[in-house]
Amino acid sequence: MSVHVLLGGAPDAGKSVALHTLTAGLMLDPDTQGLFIDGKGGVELAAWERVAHGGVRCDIDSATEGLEWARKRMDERYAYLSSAGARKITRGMGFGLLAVVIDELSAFTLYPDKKKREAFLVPLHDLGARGRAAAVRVIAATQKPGSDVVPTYIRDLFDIRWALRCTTKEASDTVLGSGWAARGIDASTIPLEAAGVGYLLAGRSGPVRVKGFHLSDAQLSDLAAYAVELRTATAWE
Ligand SMILES: Nc1ncnc2c1ncn2[C@@H]1O[C@H](COP(=O)(O)OP(=O)(O)OP(=O)(O)O)[C@@H](O)[C@H]1O
Repeated sequence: MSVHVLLGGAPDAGKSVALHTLTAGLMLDPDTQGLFIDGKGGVELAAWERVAHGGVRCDIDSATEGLEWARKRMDERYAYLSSAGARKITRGMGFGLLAVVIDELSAFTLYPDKKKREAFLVPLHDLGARGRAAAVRVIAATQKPGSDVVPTYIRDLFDIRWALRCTTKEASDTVLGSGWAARGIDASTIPLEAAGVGYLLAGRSGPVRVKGFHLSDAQLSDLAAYAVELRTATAWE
C-alpha cells in the first residue's frame, strides 16, 4: 500500500491547499496523531496547532525532536507487532495513524548547519522507510523538489507524488520521476491560473491529471476546529 505523499510545485501552484485537504482527511479521524512541521515559520500550518503534537514546529531543533518522538512511537508499534506476531498495524490494534505533515521541506533539507540538517534527515528517512507497516504517513510539500534540494534517497521514499504547476519540465520530472515530461506528462505546461491542477502519480498506471478540491481559509479553520472537537468529544459524554 502506498503511504507517503510528496507535493511539489512552483509558488502559488496550490501546494498548501492540497496539503491541507490531505491533512484534513487524516485528522478528521480522531485516532490520528499529528506531527506538524512548518518550514514557512508556522504561517501555513497554524490552523492545525491544536491537534499538533507539541504544537506546530518551525525551527529545525523542535522539528527534529518531533521526528524523534514519532520514531519512538514507530518503534513501540514494531515492538507490539513483534510480540503479537503480526506484520503491520491495522485497525483494532489500538494504534491510530501517525501523520507527519511537513510544509516546505527544503527549509530543513537545505539547513546550513550540516549536523542539524543530518539530525533532521536521519529520523525522517527512518519514518519514511519503516513507517508503512507501523501506520506512519509522511506528507511533505516543497517548492523546490530538485535532488540538490531534497536528497534523492529521501525523495524516493514518497510513493505518491503530486506535481502541481512547475516552472520547468525538469522540475516536473523531479517530482514524478524522470522520463514523464518526454512522454507528454509535464507539470510545466499547466497554466498559471490553474491553481490546484497537477499530475498525480499514485500506483502503477502513471500520472493522472487532477484538480484538487479548493479549501477556503474559512473551511480550513472549520475543519481544524472540528478535528479538535472530535478529540474532545469523549470528555463531554
Ligand atoms: N484546488 C484549487 N482550486 C482553486 N484555487 C486554488 C486551488 N488550490 C489553490 N488555489 C488558490 O491558488 C492560490 C495559491 O494556493 P497555495 O497557497 O496553496 O499555493 P502554494 O503552492 O502553497 O504557494 P506558495 O508555495 O507560494 O505558498 C491561492 O489563492 C488559492 O486559493
